[in-house]
Amino acid sequence: MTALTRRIKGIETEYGIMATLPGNIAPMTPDDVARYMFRPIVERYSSSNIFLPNASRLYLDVGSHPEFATAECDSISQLIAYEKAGDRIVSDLAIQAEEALAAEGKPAQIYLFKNNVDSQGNSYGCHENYLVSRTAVLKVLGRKLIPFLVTRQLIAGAGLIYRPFLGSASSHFGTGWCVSQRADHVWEGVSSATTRSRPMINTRDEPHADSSLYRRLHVIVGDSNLAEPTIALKIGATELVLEMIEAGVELPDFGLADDIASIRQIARDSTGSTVIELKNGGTITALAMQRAYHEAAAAWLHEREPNEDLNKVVDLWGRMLTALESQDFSQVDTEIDWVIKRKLINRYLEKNSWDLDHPKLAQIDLMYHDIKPGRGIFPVLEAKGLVQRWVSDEVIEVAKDQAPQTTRAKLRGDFLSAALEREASVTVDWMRLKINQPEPHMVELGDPFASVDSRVEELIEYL
Ligand SMILES: Nc1ncnc2c1ncn2[C@@H]1O[C@H](COP(=O)(O)OP(=O)(O)OP(=O)(O)O)[C@@H](O)[C@H]1O
Ligand SMILES: [Mg+2]
Repeated sequence: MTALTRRIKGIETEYGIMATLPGNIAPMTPDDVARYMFRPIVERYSSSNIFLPNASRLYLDVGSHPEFATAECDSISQLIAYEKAGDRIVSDLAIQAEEALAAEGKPAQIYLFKNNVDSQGNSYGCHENYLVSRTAVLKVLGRKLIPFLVTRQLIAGAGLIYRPFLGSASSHFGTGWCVSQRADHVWEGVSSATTRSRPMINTRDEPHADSSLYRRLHVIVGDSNLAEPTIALKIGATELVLEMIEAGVELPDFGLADDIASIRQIARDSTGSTVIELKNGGTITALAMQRAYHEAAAAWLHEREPNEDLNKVVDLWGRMLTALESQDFSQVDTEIDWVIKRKLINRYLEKNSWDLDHPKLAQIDLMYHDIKPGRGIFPVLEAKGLVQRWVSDEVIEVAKDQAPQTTRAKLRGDFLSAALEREASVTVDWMRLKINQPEPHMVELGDPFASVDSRVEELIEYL
């Protein structure tokens, strides 16, 4: 198999939602709040499951977690811009809903949390999608990727103060710092299930592309990230490992004896020194495993075509591993989510001599993920320049309205913008663009790499 060095990818983010109201006003359930948020969408599109002119999908799934799925991107910087545009789009909806509620005499504060667990221990996801060749067998590819994903939390986790809760399978660990939010919420390595027994990689065969050529690798074990460099590292390191697997680069046999036991233990050890038992009888520490992947990726970088994003990814990856080894995080404490958050929490711990299970710390942990500008801790840190950026505000603002120009998303964006302008009745999904009236016309886009298609031009003319 040849390595795909230009790869279609997308990120889906589910947000936690909550509203607070003055004591004399009846509280609102997350369901109520979500419906309020989506009112302008439903008014405009007659649906709460839509594609925006920037070619991304915005919808309200069961369980009242608003979700934004980025349009198809083909570079890391571009993908970050669309993920961040999604944060701003849903945040704008929440602010609009606050205004509408205030006008009705309900001065609510609406919170959108870009995290992966609520206070009851329910988990919602951040899914990564990577295009792979049809010749790849998802189960085989997945199994090769699992050891990397189990240890990836060390470099890309969002961090969490874990507290035992009723029914948690991890209660025996007790209260403690975790590098990842999602590690406790996966139950197997590779399978086609999504909720009942949530895997790290979902193998449901839904390529959203010509199924004779492509598959879509659906990674659902990752944390939602806030810091742009952490998103870059999560996606970039994964792509490099994928490329090496595709290219047949010789990687050590890291098949784990117990994926799930390992992912839970590694989450609780921010030194990376957790010893992992391998299927072949050997052992290795989580950090040593990441080092092996990083070294291989650094070498692979010289063989594949040059890529500025990936150069920066490999540099950050190396610095993060050195930080884990030395336990001096000063070289990465403005770039890696869990490090940024733990530094903040440690400052409170020291100042107030609290224990880790102090309720105020739980609140700080949560408020870190509040995405509202000027209120959420992360947005405030970022606005103060205390967190590094990967893309500019200008690029993110453009991404709110305009589709990625280098992939199939451009065709969808052009079509949807034209339809909105002409108030035409259309239906789209990842693969299809359809005019409903007067006569139905449909174009199927099997090639997610193609940003030019004369059939779409004709379809737009017909509008
Ligand atoms: N061919 C492709 N290869 C890789 N990623 C793709 C491809 N086509 C679309 N994507 C990306 O996959 C994601 C699909 O998001 P969506 O929320 O619709 O996921 P789903 O898994 O199809 O459905 P659901 O979340 O409803 O279960 C988007 O981010 C999109 O950009
Ligand atoms: Mg989705």
